[in-house]
Parts: sequence; structure tokens; C-alpha cells
Amino acid sequence: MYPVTVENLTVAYHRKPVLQEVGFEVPEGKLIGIIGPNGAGKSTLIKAVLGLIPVASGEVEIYGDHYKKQRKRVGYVPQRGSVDWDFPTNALDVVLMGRYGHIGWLKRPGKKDTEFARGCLEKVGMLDFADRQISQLSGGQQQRVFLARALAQDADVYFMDEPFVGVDAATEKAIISLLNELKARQKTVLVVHHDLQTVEEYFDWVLLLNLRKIAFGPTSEVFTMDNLQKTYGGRLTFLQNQSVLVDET
Ligand SMILES: Nc1ncnc2c1ncn2[C@@H]1O[C@H](COP(=O)(O)OP(=O)(O)OP(=O)(O)O)[C@@H](O)[C@H]1O
Repeated sequence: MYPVTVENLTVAYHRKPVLQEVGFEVPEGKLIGIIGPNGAGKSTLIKAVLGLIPVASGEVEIYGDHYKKQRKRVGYVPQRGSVDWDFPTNALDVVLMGRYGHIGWLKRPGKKDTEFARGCLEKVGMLDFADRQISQLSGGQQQRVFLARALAQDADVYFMDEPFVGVDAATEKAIISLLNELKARQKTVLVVHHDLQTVEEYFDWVLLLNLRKIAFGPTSEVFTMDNLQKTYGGRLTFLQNQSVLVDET
């Protein structure tokens, strides 16, 4: 059974489609990059799959069932900019929020949950900041805390919306090794990603998206100049060494 199945998905804001008839089946245990220009519908796709926004038409299944029934199996790291970082809470509590699917909303987290959450903070190198207010963390540290929260969910499939934005090289490395660790445990991870230079290094599969699905498959087959041109239109600059620059202005 596929971790994620999307069929004929159309999403519109104010009647204007931002995703049109998108369909794909995500294989298990892969790191998958979701690639496309600004406004291509990448975040919208994730939100639609997670049932956070209404869809105009189409079907989404997580392990063959509705998201609502599979909520516990899904981890989500939202775009950093979409989070209210002034919310008065500390890093450990943010991570503990990831445990609520396991604890149940009406119960308080027990010692085991707290230990588990602390272990997740340790994995992302943030245990020393457990008691720190999230508003007083740097952008990269906030991103690490959100990854720890996703780890605390102990999910089977993860969606991460631009986890590398605004982080330094060390944090990027830490995130990538975490993704590989998840993959080694047969988890499936879908990541919205902007840096075309690292796509081949980081991802086993890619989804190229721009309103419609342009291509979906193993990176070696799908991440081609031809498909990139179709995805980004005329906004690509081909450099001598075969790398690509995207003008997203
Ligand atoms: N809440 C909203 N109301 C109206 N339009 C929206 C809303 N959210 C997104 N859009 C529009 O939908 C389109 C797709 O947006 P989305 O955020 O999914 O793109 P994206 O591929 O994630 O872009 P980026 O790379 O810039 O993050 C854009 O044209 C955007 O302006």
C-alpha cells in the first residue's frame, strides 16, 4: 500500500485553480523532493493532502485511508514563516505537542513522553535549549525544534515545507542526516525544496510541479533539463558546468 496516493486533485483559491488534476503515488521509504517555482502550488499540495484546506475535487489517501483516520502516521513541518514564533512556549513544549496524537488531548504528557521529547531535541542538537522560549531562538534553531517535534510524532510519512530555508550549512547537514536516518527506518519523507543544485544529492525521487504535475519519478529519470524547462519556463539559466540558476523574481 502506498504511503500517499493523490488522484486528480484540484485546489482553487477564490475560484482560481492553483493545483490542477494532480495525481501521483508515493513509494515507501524514499526521500522525495517537491520542486517548482514560487507559487507553483507546493505548499498548497501539502496542505490539501493534510486536509488543512478544502479541495475542489480529487482524492487523497494516506496508507489507503482518509487522512483523518491516519493522522497519527503523518508528521508535518510547516514553513517557518507560517508559524507564530511569539507564542509563549518553550522548545520542549513545542516538541511535546508532537506527542499529543499518542497521548490524547485531554491527558497530560507523562514522564515517558517528556523523556521521548527530550531525546528528539537531543537528536537535533537542541537539548541545551529545552527550556528556552521559542521566540528567543535563532531561525535555524527554531527549524531544528520543529524537526524534533516531527520526530516526536513518530510518524510513518513526513511532509516538510522548505526545512532548509534560512539555515546555515551545519544545520542543513544535520537535517539531511536526519532525513536519511528516517529513510533508513523505512519512513517516507516529502520535502519542498528550492535549491536545484542539491536535488540529485538529497532526493531519491522528485515531483516537479507547476500548477500541474510536470513529472514524478526517480530523480535519475525525471530530473532532466527538459522537465526543468517545462517546470520553470523561460526562467532558467544554464551554466557551463551544467548547473542551473533559477530567476524567481
Ligand atoms: N490563502 C490563500 N488565498 C489565496 N491565494 C493563495 C492562498 N495561499 C496561496 N495562494 C496562492 O496559491 C498559489 C500557490 O501557492 P503556494 O503557497 O502553494 O505556492 P508554493 O509553490 O508553495 O510557493 P513558494 O515556493 O513561494 O512557497 C499562489 O499563486 C498563491 O498566491
